[in-house]
Amino acid sequence: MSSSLTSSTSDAPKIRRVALMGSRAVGKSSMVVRYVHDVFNDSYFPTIEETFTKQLTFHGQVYEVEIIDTAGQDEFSIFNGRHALDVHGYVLVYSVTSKQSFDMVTIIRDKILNFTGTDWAPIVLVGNKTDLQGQRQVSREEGDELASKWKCLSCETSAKKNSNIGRAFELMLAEMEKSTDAVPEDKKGECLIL
Ligand SMILES: Nc1nc2c(ncn2[C@@H]2O[C@H](COP(=O)(O)OP(=O)(O)OP(=O)(O)O)[C@@H](O)[C@H]2O)c(=O)[nH]1
Repeated sequence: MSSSLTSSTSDAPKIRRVALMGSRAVGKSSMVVRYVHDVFNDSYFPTIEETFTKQLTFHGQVYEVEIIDTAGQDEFSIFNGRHALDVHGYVLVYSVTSKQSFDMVTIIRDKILNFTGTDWAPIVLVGNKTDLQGQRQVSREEGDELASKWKCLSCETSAKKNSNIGRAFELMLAEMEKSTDAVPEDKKGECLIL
């Protein structure tokens, strides 16, 4: 965790809600469990939906971040509108070992934008499972290229090795604050950005 996340402040916490979305078994639950409880489990238990909360300090502001760990999606999943109306941003996760899961994040983003009627949303693109280097199907460059096309931030992580997990959520806060900065002062804190 970076020092910017650990310094203290007396400000009241800002609530920020984040939805973690992506194909099945890319490691969404493992990322959030690593982030909130700092543990990793090799077993796979498919998620229905679960919400985690973590308090942290970022750029001198205390945040209470609610992370919605959604069920894995496929091209036939119906986009849950509640995730568009009720969240400030999205972490779209693929596995660097699965080209199919990389293709799926584009489908999910399209569904988000279709639902919200916007051409941009606060998204952080995350390629997980970097510890499985020998099984890579998606290069770092392909991830960077997609993120730059989407004008969003991105990183690669390993929930197993606890690599870059804190950074992924830190980038999410940065992305959300960038978009709330564009919202008039009296509207800040409301979920108007989507
Ligand atoms: N090697 C490795 N395995 C991982 C990593 N992250 C998750 N896994 C494994 O991948 C499998 C799926 O992980 P989950 O966290 O359940 O994946 P999920 O995306 O939440 O899956 P759904 O609930 O189906 O959407 C589990 O066996 C995890 O142990 C990682 O960074 N490296």
